[in-house]
Amino acid sequence: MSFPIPSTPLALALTAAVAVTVPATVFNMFWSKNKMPVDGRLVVITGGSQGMGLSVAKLLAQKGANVAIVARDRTKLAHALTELETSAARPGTQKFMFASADLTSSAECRRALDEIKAWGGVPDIVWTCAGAAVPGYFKDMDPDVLEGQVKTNYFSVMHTAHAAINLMAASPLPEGAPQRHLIFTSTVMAFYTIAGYNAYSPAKAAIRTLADGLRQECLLYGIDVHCCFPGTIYSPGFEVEQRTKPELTKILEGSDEGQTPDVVAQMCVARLEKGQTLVVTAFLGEAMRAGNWGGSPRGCWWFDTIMAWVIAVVWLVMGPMMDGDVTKYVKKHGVPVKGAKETKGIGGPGERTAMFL
Ligand SMILES: NC(=O)C1=CN([C@@H]2O[C@H](COP(=O)(O)OP(=O)(O)OC[C@H]3O[C@@H](n4cnc5c(N)ncnc54)[C@H](OP(=O)(O)O)[C@@H]3O)[C@@H](O)[C@H]2O)C=CC1
Ligand SMILES: CCCCCCCCCCCCCCCC(=O)[C@@H](N)CO
Repeated sequence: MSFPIPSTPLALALTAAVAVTVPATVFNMFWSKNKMPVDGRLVVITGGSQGMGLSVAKLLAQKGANVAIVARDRTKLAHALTELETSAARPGTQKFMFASADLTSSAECRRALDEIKAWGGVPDIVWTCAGAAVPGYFKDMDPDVLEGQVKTNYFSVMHTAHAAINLMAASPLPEGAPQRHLIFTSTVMAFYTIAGYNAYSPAKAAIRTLADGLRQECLLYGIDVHCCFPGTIYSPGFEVEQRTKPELTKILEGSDEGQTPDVVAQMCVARLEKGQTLVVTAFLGEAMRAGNWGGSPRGCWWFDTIMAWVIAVVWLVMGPMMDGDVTKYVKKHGVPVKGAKETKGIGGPGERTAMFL
């Protein structure tokens, strides 16, 4: 039996590249070190009283973390706390608390984090999940709602990050201690957004830019910065947004299958443990991220690069198709009128998945 021996410089270079990257990728898939251990560490989760935030809090409690959750409504927080206690890996030895605060205010953010510090010390991980979408046509939205969306979705993250970084940087970890982490939650619509989310998506896209910039600055303070990009999450917040969501928006998001809060939490945590920076939770997110890498750190560089090339071509078809949905809608139903009742039941997440796959 004889093996073909590569003889030209290009064939040699390609063979060497494959010989190095394939085993490295396989090794990284199965045996890489956990880059975000949480056992015995203090984790703060904003928006931890329900939906994705609560699922993340429960999952990290199962992995041995001490967890503090922050949101406004004390009744929901108190209920969530009992769920955390029953999720603990070692009940009785892990600590859980909640702080009630409106995180759109910088003073409230600082107060909540100071309360947490007094209770359990400087947090090792701060993960922002607080946020909410008010869908609707931009043209018809009240300017107060437009501003409110920026406050809820961007200011809350900006102020939490500012307070958290100041706490962490003021008490550096000893040499060799596991890294600290700052984790934001954006949405796939930071990569490509659709009609009906124009009050929400720009604020969520700003979070991605904040994560990119802070990732670099936080190299100074020993904090790893990450940003998660879930698609539709079947959460209590999603049920609320469905009530006012334009039917056109439901059609446009029909390619998204959606995930439960628990699945979103599992996907994010698994990928954060691998050390990923821009974290997606499903294939749709993978595809949408591929068109938007810019200068952000890649996960698997060769896969992400090939995906970026493929998706650049896919968009040539997909972009006009999405716009075509809008023109088809207006031909059939006319321009949506503010306050008028729309035709129901013609779209929604998952509706178009069969075609998309
Ligand atoms: N649901 C979806 O389809 C998607 C959601 N996302 C994002 O993921 C994250 C989680 O979403 P989801 O699971 O739907 O969450 P929910 O809407 O179900 O819950 C939101 C949480 O944030 C808290 N919160 C909201 N506003 C504030 C505030 N001003 N100060 C403090 N806490 C606040 C809420 O508590 P309280 O009201 O008591 O303050 C609650 O705990 C959000 O950032 C969301 O934008 C991303 C992609 C898709
Ligand atoms: C090359 C790839 C083609 C992709 C086609 C594009 C399809 C657009 C899907 C948009 C999905 C929106 C989910 C947003 C969830 C969210 O953030 C809100 N529910 C807020 O709570």
